[in-house]
Amino acid sequence: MAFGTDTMTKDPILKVERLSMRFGGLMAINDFSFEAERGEITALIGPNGAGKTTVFNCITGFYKPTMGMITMRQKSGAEFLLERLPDFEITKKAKVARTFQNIRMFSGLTVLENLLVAQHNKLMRASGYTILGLFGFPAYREASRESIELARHWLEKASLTERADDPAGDLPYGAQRRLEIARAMCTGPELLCLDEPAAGLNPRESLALNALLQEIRRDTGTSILLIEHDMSVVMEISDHVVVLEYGQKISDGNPDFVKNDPRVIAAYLGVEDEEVEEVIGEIEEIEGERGGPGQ
Ligand SMILES: Nc1ncnc2c1ncn2[C@@H]1O[C@H](COP(=O)(O)OP(=O)(O)OP(=O)(O)O)[C@@H](O)[C@H]1O
Repeated sequence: MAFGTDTMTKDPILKVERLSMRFGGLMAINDFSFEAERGEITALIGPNGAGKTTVFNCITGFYKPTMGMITMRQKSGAEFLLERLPDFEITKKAKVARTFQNIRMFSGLTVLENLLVAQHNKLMRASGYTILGLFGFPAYREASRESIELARHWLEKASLTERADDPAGDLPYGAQRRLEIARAMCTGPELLCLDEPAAGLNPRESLALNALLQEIRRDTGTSILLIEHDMSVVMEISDHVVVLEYGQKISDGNPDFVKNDPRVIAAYLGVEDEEVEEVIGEIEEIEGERGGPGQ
């Protein structure tokens, strides 16, 4: 199978190798490999039930894969085998943060409080894990000042400053999605995993999301891995797209390559396996008439 990625000069932050995940008799992921490049936005796409969330759940420790290796390499060079770490260490040590398909946050807490709670680990460490530490340690005062600064920074980036004191549950849907991302950024991730961040957004909210993700990549260098159904988001902001179908990789390359890949078109049209060759032939014929792919 020809894939559209260049294998030269790579600095992957995440390497997924020969990943398989079985649920009883169902092989949800079957021998799946891909890499996410440091500083890039990588999208994982595929039809419903292709296995995208299962891959995310393996990366973020919700599932232990049946087979395979998931290596996260930080900027410092430190490497973590994620399939061997409990989920809280994947966040804390490996610095992988995630959001969920169904928004999860403390809806009774204010927007600002949600961002402070996200920094709980840092604050607890600075307290020395004692009540005295909360009041006495200069380190705690310093950490809490830093936490407020960081929360303020992400409130602003996510255009939520004016809603800082409102209960998170009162925010419109698009703002809740941005809050989830801001909260994940407050944990200082090197890899940010977003599960369908554009789900349920209107076109204006979708544009605001694109801008926020591009800003995160540009200003922080954080690598982003996202699952997304909204192709306008995927094609607009991704550097690299990986396509799954029935738990297997069918395409891998830049957005232009993937969008013109006949196997991807066939998968999205819901064409049966035996018809793929026929569809590929038809697409090649059309491309030939137009003078090349994507013309
Ligand atoms: N915990 C589980 N137990 C049993 N089967 C599961 C479990 N999680 C996922 N599956 C199955 O694995 C397959 C892949 O599901 P998954 O949710 O990963 O797909 P997806 O590509 O994320 O789909 P969607 O786009 O609809 O969210 C599906 O057939 C699903 O029913």
